[in-house]
Amino acid sequence: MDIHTPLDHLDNAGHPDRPSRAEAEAAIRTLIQWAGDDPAREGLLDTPARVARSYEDFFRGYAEDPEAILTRTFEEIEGYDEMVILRDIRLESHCEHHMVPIIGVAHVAYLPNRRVVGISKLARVVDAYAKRLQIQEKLTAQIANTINEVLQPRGVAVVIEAGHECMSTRGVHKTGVAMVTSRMLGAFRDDPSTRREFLSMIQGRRCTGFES
Ligand SMILES: Nc1nc2c(ncn2[C@@H]2O[C@H](COP(=O)(O)OP(=O)(O)OP(=O)(O)O)[C@@H](O)[C@H]2O)c(=O)[nH]1
Ligand SMILES: [Zn+2]
Repeated sequence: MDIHTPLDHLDNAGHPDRPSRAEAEAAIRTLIQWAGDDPAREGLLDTPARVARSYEDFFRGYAEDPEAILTRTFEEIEGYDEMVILRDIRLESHCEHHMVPIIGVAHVAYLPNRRVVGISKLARVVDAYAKRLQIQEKLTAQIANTINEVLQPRGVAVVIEAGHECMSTRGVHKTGVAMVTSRMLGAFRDDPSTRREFLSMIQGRRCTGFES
């Protein structure tokens, strides 16, 4: 059965080095065998195909253009020029060191400069970068930099609070640890009262995005 998924259109075309789906599934069979199980046993027969489909979900950000997401903007309504904050955006990513989940929340704010953007687009930009292999610092900076470059607002702030499963389910095995990263640009960086206002709006909130 031919199942079409978001990355199918990229299969080799445009990314000539991208392995085929059959090669990806063969690699997963190798990993199952390496882990100590038998990829030919009934319960595992469909697993390589399922894992490949899961990867297309986990890593769909490679097929997205974060800048294009922000190109549709609206004229500022009635001169609204105050801070816009999108708080507690659920964040699902994978760490580039161990390829296991990073789960948390992102808070994104900007100070409009004549034009505003549909709020879902900010969450889409978070996903476009999160659905890749990441480290949290780079993810935080990429989101802020893209909003800054495309919207050219008076300021951008991005804070991410997340748990890294590479720290909880393997390695050092510490649970309940949140990594907090931030990137402040424009007025959020230069004006202490703007930064304070933003931080007070996101402060004291329970970080609900992760359990690890
Ligand atoms: N700065 C940063 N480090 C991360 C992030 N995600 C995972 N790490 C860390 O990346 C490091 C990789 O360290 P290595 O020593 O190369 O790998 P490792 O032997 O698996 O390390 P342990 O996790 O300590 O077992 C670990 O300390 C992870 O905790 C991230 O988003 N940012
Ligand atoms: Zn990791």
